[in-house]
Amino acid sequence: QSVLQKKRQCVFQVKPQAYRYTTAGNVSGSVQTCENTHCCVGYFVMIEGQLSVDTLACDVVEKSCPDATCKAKLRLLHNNSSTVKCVCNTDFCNNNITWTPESEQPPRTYSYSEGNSALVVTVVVILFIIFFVIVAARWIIPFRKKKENLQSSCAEHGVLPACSCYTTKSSEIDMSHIELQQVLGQGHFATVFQGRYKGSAVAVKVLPAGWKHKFNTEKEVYELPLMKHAGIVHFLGSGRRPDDSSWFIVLQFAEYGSLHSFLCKHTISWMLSLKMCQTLSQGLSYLHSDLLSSDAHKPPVAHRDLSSFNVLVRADGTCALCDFGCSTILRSCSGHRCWQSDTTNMELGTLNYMSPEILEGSVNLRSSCFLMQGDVYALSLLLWEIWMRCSDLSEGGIAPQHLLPYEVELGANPTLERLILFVSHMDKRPSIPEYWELLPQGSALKEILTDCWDCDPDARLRAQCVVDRLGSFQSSFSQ
Ligand SMILES: Nc1ncnc2c1ncn2[C@@H]1O[C@H](COP(=O)(O)OP(=O)(O)OP(=O)(O)O)[C@@H](O)[C@H]1O
Repeated sequence: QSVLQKKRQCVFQVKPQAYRYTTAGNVSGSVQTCENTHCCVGYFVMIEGQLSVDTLACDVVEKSCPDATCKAKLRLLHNNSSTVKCVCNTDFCNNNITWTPESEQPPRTYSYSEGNSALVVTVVVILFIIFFVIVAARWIIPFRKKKENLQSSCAEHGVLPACSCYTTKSSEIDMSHIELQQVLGQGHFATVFQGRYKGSAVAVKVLPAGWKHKFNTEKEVYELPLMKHAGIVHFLGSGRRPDDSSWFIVLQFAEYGSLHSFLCKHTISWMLSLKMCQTLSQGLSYLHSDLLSSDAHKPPVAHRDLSSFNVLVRADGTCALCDFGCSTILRSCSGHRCWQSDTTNMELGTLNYMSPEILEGSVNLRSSCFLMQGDVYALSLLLWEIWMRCSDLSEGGIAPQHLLPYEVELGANPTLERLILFVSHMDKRPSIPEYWELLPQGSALKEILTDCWDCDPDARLRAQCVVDRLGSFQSSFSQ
């Protein structure tokens, strides 16, 4: 019993902003005595093949940590760097990690003092790069300005030269060319009608005259160059109704409507669930991507309101993202506009899908990384929703009725306070069926979910990494 009562001690080394870990136990120098857990955790970053310490601490809440030593796993992050994480259950075990970079290589052991020297080297390299950029900005950009007018307008806004100012031409549609039929959906801001345009079925999203900024935000995202992608609903054009001055956006019609209404009505097979999850993740990965072709630039976009109401399902079972009214265009040519005009959007988004750090308001919502990591958290809840309606993943082949994430635990409309307590302070997530342990794909599905809804935003997968993992399921677990 005395062993059980003894509190775990872990090596403590965190960055100032990693406030979450400072609250995990009493700190004395480089030792932390854990309050709520018997697990030590270590995060390391991989820079040019070398591991460097990011965080060493007690874990924030009690989780599973069956290993006595810190056996690390590699995860890819948003900025194409990688992080290595390990958890373990003996005193100071996060001091030394065991990590096998590639399966054929013998395990290597790093001590955190080794990591410190790598950190010093990294800091020196970064300082050198900053120095070089300052010199370049002073001497090279003014010289280029005289020669290239187009690029100079980007440089004036402090945007990297890779940014292009080209946008696609606005596609104005005359309302008299559209035949409106029945109402498809009613969101917080808009009424969406089914209609006909040029002989095809379309969806027409109508926003009242007063919602011009919402209309503009959404239209700007749809009109970005290179935005045509199967994972994003196809935009046909927009306009203003002459009679009541309301704004409208014309979109490809998605036969099954929102993912939410689809999952309420249908259970699905494993292969269909995989198709839906893959197309959904591909759409998000594309939205987050920064693409540059010879004459066009698509900057990354954070959706910021991903939910099963804002994903559409087509007749062939593919998913497409819609509703970009809360989105943020990151690093565009007119980048200052994207960041500053956006404060009205800060409080929006469907509560159930908000990541712990966004619920708590503890992150800078102007940081592109945090916004995309918030999207990945919401993606994990969507994958969970889809898999919960998959009969092949349900005991006895009978999937439970469709519920929103946290609906079982907190009811249909949880308050912000209850969500913060449950998701952030208690670090709880939607429950994963025990039955999955008996399925060949069960542990891989669980791993994707836990890697995307990690309480540490930096530890979450990139959307492209989710696409890659799901792609590998196609061959490994096809039925
Ligand atoms: N292209 C489409 N095809 C079929 N149904 C659609 C389409 N676009 C929207 N809908 C339906 O209309 C609903 C509302 O659309 P949307 O989310 O764009 O409106 P909103 O007012 O911005 O909603 P929110 O309350 O999420 O902000 C969707 O959940 C869906 O049911």
